Amino acid sequence: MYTVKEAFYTLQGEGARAGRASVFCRFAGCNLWSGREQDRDTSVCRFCDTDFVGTNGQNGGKFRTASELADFLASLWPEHSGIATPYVVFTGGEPLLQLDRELVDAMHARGFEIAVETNGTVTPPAGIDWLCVSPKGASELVLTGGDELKLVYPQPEALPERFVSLDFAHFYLQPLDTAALDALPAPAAAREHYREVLATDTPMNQCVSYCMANPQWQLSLQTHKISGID
Ligand SMILES: C[S@@+](CC[C@H](N)C(=O)[O-])C[C@H]1O[C@@H](n2cnc3c(N)ncnc32)[C@H](O)[C@@H]1O
Ligand SMILES: Nc1nc2[nH]cc(C(=O)O)c2c(=O)[nH]1
Ligand code: SF4
Ligand SMILES: [Mg+2]
Repeated sequence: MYTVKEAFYTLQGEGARAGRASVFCRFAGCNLWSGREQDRDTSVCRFCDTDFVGTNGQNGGKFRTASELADFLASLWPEHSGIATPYVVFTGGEPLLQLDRELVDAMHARGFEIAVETNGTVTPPAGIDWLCVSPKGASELVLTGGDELKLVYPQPEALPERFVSLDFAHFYLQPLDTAALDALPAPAAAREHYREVLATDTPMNQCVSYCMANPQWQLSLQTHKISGID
């Protein structure tokens, strides 16, 4: 059984594959935050920009089998798409709490390349084609290699230096979007948590400065927010 918050066709907004047409499958649930606002303050991951609770999003629901979910996701890819390889991005919530070998095989059998957006704390099944790891706060990474490491910046307990020697092909800094934190009512300890690292400059300016001073890192913008596509 797979619990899906939402599934939709869009463009990948972030990282090295930004701009690529993609079917997004957002699984419900995460191991670093319950998704309840009253738990933000005490969670390992406090800045999440996503509602991943329940199944009430677009095309959300419970899917009994891998082939049932794979059939549905494949149906979201446009029919006359020429030679482009179909692409699915599993995200969440934390997708590796649910993505298993059966679903990987079922998507491959339908001709899809498979990408995953993960917080890096859960071991993935074999066969993933593009692995994006985005470390969170003080959490311990079990995934120390992959295609891209995409660090939300700045985070007080997750400095870039901690990750720069890991086995990734690309290293990205993505500006911390504080909208979810800004919306919290006072006193908002979750917002207070970032006070010091946000005191000097905006996340965008801090990312730009860091990438210019440390050219191993590149800037990742959340282009779906800029375009308003989703
Ligand atoms: C919602 S998460 C879901 C996947 C997985 N749980 C993870 O954290 O990577 C998807 C992507 O959004 C990023 N993200 C979440 N909240 C953000 C924020 N407030 N600002 C910038 N990026 C954010 C995450 O770091 C991750 O790369
Ligand atoms: N367009 C778009 N691109 C994305 N890349 C990563 C996302 C995510 O929430 O995992 C995301 C998302 O939510 N929308
Ligand atoms: S780990 Fe990912 S899904 Fe979970 S709370 Fe953090 S950003 Fe959101
Ligand atoms: Mg998102």
